[in-house]
Amino acid sequence: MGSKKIQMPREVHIGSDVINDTGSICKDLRFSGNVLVVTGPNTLKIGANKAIESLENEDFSVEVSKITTATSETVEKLEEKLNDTSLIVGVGGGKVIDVTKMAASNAGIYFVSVPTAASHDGIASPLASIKNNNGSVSLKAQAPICVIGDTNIIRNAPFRLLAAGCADIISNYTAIKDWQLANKLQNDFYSESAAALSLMTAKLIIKSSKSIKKGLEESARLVVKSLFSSGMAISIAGSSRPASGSEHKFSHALDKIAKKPALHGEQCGIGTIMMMNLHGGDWQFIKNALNDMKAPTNAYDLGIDPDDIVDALTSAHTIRPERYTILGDRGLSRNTAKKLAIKTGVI
Ligand SMILES: NC(=O)C1=CN([C@@H]2O[C@H](COP(=O)(O)OP(=O)(O)OC[C@H]3O[C@@H](n4cnc5c(N)ncnc54)[C@H](OP(=O)(O)O)[C@@H]3O)[C@@H](O)[C@H]2O)C=CC1
Ligand SMILES: O=C(CO)COP(=O)(O)O
Ligand SMILES: [Zn+2]
Repeated sequence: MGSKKIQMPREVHIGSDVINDTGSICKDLRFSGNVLVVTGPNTLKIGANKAIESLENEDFSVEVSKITTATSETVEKLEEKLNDTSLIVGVGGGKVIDVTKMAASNAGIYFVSVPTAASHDGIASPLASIKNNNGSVSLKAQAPICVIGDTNIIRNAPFRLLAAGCADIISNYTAIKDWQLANKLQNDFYSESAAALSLMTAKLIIKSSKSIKKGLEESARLVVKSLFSSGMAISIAGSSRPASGSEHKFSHALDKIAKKPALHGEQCGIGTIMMMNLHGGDWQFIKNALNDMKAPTNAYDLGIDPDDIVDALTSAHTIRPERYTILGDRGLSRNTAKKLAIKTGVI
């Protein structure tokens, strides 16, 4: 049997106002010199400015880059900005963290992940989701050297982002079913430990759903820890399979089709309801859990045209065709897709 590499962050700092320690944390990790801070238009004001101040207080020379998309072009542009850079710090949502992760990995530089919202489980994983003409690809990158999760920023983020993070974790239920199917039918690699961790995380978040509330530090902390543990399942597998199956293909298809896509986790949650039905599982349980977390459960909550939902269902199998799921190689017919969306109350 060949050897296997599992990448995990070296340090994880979770706490209120911990972003103000970014400079000293990076110094303690033995970094110095030029740092590139990658952020978004909103997250610059909400988080990055604090990280920049803290880095400058510790004598780092800081350059800032604002991004709005997670495409291969954005990654290339970031790489062009690297100039004797010793470290990249990504402060923001999933897009910011993915492009930071990818650019750092391509350039062979360490990066620090500073999530400003608990909206996705890529905060600590070594995989990056990058958009291209065919939709989205999951690329091998590197895990962050350090994660700094400021629970004060995260608890004050719009609640919708936190609920989306919970929904991204709930999607592990169908991702695991798809992975088991691919293992059974296609002999795809399957890791029992990664699958167990992924499922346990989804079960725990559902068990805690009633205690996840707007503005609470404990809620922010709980969801960040769960996203972290889902990310660890991805690390163990060396692929996003334990957290991304047919429901994620549906979300990636919707990103291509919808005029104004909703949040990643929100779309994945709704995909999970429908894919659980296809698997013959308890889709009502998934729907109730999403409801309890105040995550959307239908097209109207998402603000997405019902026709786009049906289109995304029929084209989802074309996203990452090498990743076998319940959608099979031919996908769903329009008629079946529409019936599925109606039956589960999504449209
Ligand atoms: N690599 C992996 O394993 C994974 C990757 N992903 C990827 O992550 C992305 C989804 O991440 P997500 O965070 O949902 O989406 P975005 O990164 O698009 O962030 C959504 C919005 O939230 C804003 N925001 C972030 N934090 C705050 C805050 N504290 N207060 C106010 N607004 C805030 C962002 O601002 P701003 O405009 O400043 O960016 C942005 O406008 C997708 O591209 C998905 O594919 C998802 C799961 C796993
Ligand atoms: O979103 C993910 C897990 O939640 C993983 O991303 P991909 O669907 O791009 O592999
Ligand atoms: Zn996801």
